Amino acid sequence: FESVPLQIMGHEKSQNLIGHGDCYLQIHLEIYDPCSQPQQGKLSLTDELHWADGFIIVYDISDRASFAFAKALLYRIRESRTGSCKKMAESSVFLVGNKQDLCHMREVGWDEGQKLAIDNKCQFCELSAAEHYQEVVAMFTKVLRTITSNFKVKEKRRPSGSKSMAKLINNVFGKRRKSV
Ligand SMILES: Nc1nc2c(ncn2[C@@H]2O[C@H](COP(=O)(O)OP(=O)(O)OP(=O)(O)O)[C@@H](O)[C@H]2O)c(=O)[nH]1
Repeated sequence: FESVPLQIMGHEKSQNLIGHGDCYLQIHLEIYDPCSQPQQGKLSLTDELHWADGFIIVYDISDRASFAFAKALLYRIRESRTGSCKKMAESSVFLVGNKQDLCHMREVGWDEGQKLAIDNKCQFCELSAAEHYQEVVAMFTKVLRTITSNFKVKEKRRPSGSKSMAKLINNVFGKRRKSV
């Protein structure tokens, strides 16, 4: 297994396998939920913006105030992306409209959620955590796949990275060892 450390919002640590066929990736997942931390300013996200590889912003489709808060969080993330925080430009952001089972009490339209996601260059879905936990699993799987593929793209883009440096050292010292 290849091991990749991952950090996402939340406050739980676990190890997961992601992949298909014979190809699986072992992931160290840290989920950190800043909204459940009473001591923090809910909108600051100052530390998280520097270390998180991904953000899942969840609102309640039957509660417009939660959508407004999600919007404020997305703006906060977006302004960090355009600012000096280089890490943010590489992180993945997902907007999730929860409580789809309460669509008879809907206050936020699906198209509003999708538009907000498009405007902020993030992915979007609606689901019901209460009635269809599989949708939550599918969403997390998608988040992890996006983040791990971001890592792979970064690796490919880095010609003088650790892998190519190891190859270089091997080429130089490997040949010498043969001739000794
Ligand atoms: N109908 C419905 N209720 C849900 C769903 N998901 C969560 N809830 C309910 O919404 C309430 C809040 O859920 P939490 O998991 O505490 O959500 P939270 O975002 O952590 O809330 P905070 O504690 O305010 O941060 C609970 O009563 C849940 O049972 C859903 O998909 N449908």
